[in-house]
Amino acid sequence: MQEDKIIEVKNIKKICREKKILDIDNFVVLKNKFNFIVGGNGSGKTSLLNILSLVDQDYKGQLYYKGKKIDKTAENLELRRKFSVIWQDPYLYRGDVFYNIALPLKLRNYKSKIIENKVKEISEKIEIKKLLNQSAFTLSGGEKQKVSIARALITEPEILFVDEATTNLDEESIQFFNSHFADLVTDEMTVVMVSHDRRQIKLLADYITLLHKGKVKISREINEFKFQLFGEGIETPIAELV
Ligand SMILES: Nc1ncnc2c1ncn2[C@@H]1O[C@H](COP(=O)(O)OP(=O)(O)OP(=O)(O)O)[C@@H](O)[C@H]1O
Repeated sequence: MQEDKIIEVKNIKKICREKKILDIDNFVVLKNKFNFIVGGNGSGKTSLLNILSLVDQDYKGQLYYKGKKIDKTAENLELRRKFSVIWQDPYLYRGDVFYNIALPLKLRNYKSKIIENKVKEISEKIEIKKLLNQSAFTLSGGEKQKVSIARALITEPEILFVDEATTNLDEESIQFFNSHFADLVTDEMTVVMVSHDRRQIKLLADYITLLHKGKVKISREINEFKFQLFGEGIETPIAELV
């Protein structure tokens, strides 16, 4: 399994205001899999995701991408462009929905015709085509999250990071996400997802890492987890922490 890892972290320590919020000896992200990071509130999930996605480069320890050590002092723009992040609270820019979805391709200097076709294609898949000319600031929470998902996917990222994307959504939007998300992700993509939603984990997860107080408690494939997570033994410590 180890040769399938796309990201590996070693001896990561993250300290904020004298409080150690991450202390991880080893953690891997498996290539072309749905990697879930689970754990209770404050266990360090978002902090770890920020490090993996290069949003946070201020930590002790080493991060490897395809076996190559990442230089924390560098901008790493080329690598960042292979990554996309979907946040819990979607951040949209002033302008219409088309502009918001197209932006990453404009920054990569794609030709307008290609941008137009790609925006059309992704907005059809995510069912937001009728919103393309609407101002992003007038959208509902669910619509905003759909736009941010479209914007994250339009670049066909090598790794897609998702931080509790459905936490603030209503039941209908959560169901849309859960039933469509796997189809939106291509076989070439690797997904790293922070989630509290057991349905999502059951539906999507290939590999799960459980964090507890900033440390990795367990890392396993979903099949080895299933009984504790979803079976009768729901009172087990693992189930309590998800
Ligand atoms: N900049 C910071 N300064 C001080 N403490 C911080 C900072 N960022 C995070 N923390 C603390 O680090 C711990 C881990 O936070 P993090 O957001 O990574 O947890 P989480 O598992 O994502 O939590 P949740 O499920 O509630 O979103 C928390 O106790 C949090 O208060």
